[in-house]
Amino acid sequence: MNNPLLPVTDALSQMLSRVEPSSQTESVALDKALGRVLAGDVVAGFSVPGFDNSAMDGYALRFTDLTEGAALTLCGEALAGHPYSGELPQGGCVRIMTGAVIPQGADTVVMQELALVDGNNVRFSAAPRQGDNVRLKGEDIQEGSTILKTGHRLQPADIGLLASLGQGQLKVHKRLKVAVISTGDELRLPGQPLAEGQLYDSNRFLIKAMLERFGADVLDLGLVADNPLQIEAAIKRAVAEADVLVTSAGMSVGSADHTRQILEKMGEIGFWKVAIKPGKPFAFGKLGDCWFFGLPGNPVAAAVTLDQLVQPVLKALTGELAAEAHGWQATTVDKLKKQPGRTDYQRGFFWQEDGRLMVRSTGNQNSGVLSSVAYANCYILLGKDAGSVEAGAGVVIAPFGSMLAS
Ligand SMILES: Nc1nc2c(c(=O)[nH]1)N[C@H]1C(S)=C(S)[C@@H](COP(=O)(O)OP(=O)(O)OC[C@H]3O[C@@H](n4cnc5c(N)ncnc54)[C@H](O)[C@@H]3O)O[C@H]1N2
Ligand code: MOO
Repeated sequence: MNNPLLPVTDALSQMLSRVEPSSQTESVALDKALGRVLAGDVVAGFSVPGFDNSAMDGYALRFTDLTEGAALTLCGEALAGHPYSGELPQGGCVRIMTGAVIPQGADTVVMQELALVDGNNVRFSAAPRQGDNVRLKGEDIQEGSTILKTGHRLQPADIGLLASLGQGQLKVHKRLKVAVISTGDELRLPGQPLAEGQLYDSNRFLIKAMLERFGADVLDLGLVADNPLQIEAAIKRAVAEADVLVTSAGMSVGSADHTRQILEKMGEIGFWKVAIKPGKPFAFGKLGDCWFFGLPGNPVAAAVTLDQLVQPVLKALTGELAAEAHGWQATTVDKLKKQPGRTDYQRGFFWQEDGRLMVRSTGNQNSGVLSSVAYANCYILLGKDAGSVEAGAGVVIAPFGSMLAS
């Protein structure tokens, strides 16, 4: 009897229970930190803004000095970077620019469009409310607060936030070095002519692109001929130089590929049948200190398993906090064919219409049809035991993450 298929959640928990975040960290300059994973909490050493300042070009004044019809006396000016020194005298006001420190004693700024200036006398055409146009110290960040947590992957706004706190260097986890190998006698490199029965090695380019999006350092070990000595040499190089090795093809039962036997000889690898479509044959294990992921050869199966099974483990290895999985309810406009038995990660395109999410299939869902991924912006998730879904039915979709979409 066939072994039952391993549920996706079990495959993930088995892998995640074995890996630990790498303890290797490094210090990087802020402008090189985009996409890196923090290796420590960032605590604000001071408040931002660091002082009460004006949100407008105008006049800073003491609210209680305003009496209807009476003018205030212009006493000086405050520019960004050039504060007004001393305390605002009773009945006075200070010409102030956006970003300048609010003079001592002032509590309100009136924008210049509302000011009627006659020499040193300043009146206003409308009464302000106390505190208008004053940006308070610490309204963005409070001194001592944890602004970003360890395990956070830095996004552009984080880089700006860290700059506003004067953080020039950051402690981050080292990038993972991930080796990629393709094998298969039928494969050729893009740019070369094809003979009958041959095709281009698209998986390696796809896998490298996805790993680059992940933020790994990719070690491309190329297209290796289906020859045991050459495959073994390539795997040995990966083990010596990389933290992780990703291969594609040679994972299913009838494979004429040598990769599987060599891997079994060199390390401790589990060859699994995961209840995922596409991507059933999948291998995971360790070769020395190098983690190994064997993706199926069919291009869509390679992409989906890299995204859904490998990416969470790569995140755990880099110390990145796991993102919460989110599924959205949508209505399918197409009938979706499915056999019970595996969780389907069908490829679809979703959009919003009259306040509802709609999704359509991107066509042929065979695991060799890579255009179904290229034209998609989401997965349509169909549960393990579900059968086909009729057009008009509700389904769960998961928008592509950064490995597959912008
Ligand atoms: N008797 C069975 N046959 C198959 C099973 C099964 O359970 N029993 N599973 C099927 C499933 S599901 C998948 S997925 C594939 C996986 O096969 P392999 O991982 O062994 O890969 P190959 O057979 O070597 O290749 C499959 C397919 O992918 C193409 N390929 C391989 N490498 C590349 C590359 N670098 N770039 C582009 N395309 C590539 C290859 O030419 C084949 O067409 O097995 C099913 N069979
Ligand atoms: O696991 Mo597959 O279904 O041919 O990709």
